[in-house]
Amino acid sequence: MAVSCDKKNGIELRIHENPDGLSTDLAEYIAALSEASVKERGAFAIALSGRSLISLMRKLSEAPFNKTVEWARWHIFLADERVVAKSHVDSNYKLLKDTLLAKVPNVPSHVHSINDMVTAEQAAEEYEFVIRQHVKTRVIDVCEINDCPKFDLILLGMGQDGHIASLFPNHSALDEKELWVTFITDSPKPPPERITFSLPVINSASKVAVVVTGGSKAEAAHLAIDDIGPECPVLPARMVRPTEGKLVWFLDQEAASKLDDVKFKE
Ligand SMILES: O=C(O)[C@H](O)[C@@H](O)[C@H](O)[C@H](O)COP(=O)(O)O
Repeated sequence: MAVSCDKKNGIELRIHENPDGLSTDLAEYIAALSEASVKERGAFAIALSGRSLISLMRKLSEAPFNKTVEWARWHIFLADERVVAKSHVDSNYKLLKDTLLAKVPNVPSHVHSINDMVTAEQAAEEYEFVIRQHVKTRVIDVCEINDCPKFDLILLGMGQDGHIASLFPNHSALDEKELWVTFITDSPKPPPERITFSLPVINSASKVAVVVTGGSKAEAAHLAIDDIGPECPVLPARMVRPTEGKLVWFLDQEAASKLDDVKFKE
């Protein structure tokens, strides 16, 4: 159970004593969203970012979730991916497969990795085409305001610099408004070549959850969540403000340690 549940600027904060407690709450949250989406639409369209977020999802491979979640109804996409071989240690797809997908009865054809045999630009184009196909069949819902794909849930991590997915501070990819999937070749965080959802797609999701642990992220979390005033640097994580959807932050106490007026239950 979260040590603090708060609402700030329309953002739900679920703060936990440690990553393990956060991981349990995250699994429960995702399982509940999956159940609601499957009941309502017959499918659960989820997109997730990489690295520590994926290991924090590990509880989904354990009881009861490994048996209670309707894995066959999941359609799994990557909100960003490194343009490396799918077998490469840097691949988010490989990390997701090893950490979770190999342990649950998902449908392999419902898991969408990138074409790792082409350039970053081509991989982004092809990925967007696959998403368009799934919007056509309404496996992925559509946002009526801007015709963007409306994922049931997008899960993001955040870097110490406040980047989310592969959208980095002051990078031109942040300004992409037309493409659903864009690419970068100069990522400040290695490896350099990546594809990434654009901000309009992220902000069109029904639910967005940002999952952050560790004191090194505390300052960025504060700048992304709190009311700082006009002089506040606009970090990519601060630009995640779903148009109609709900925004939830999962944090451990270390990552939440610089948030204004957050009360921790004793
Ligand atoms: O492919 C990537 O690198 C990720 O998608 C990236 O956006 C990640 O989520 C953050 O850098 C946080 O990574 P950690 O949670 O591992 O610090």
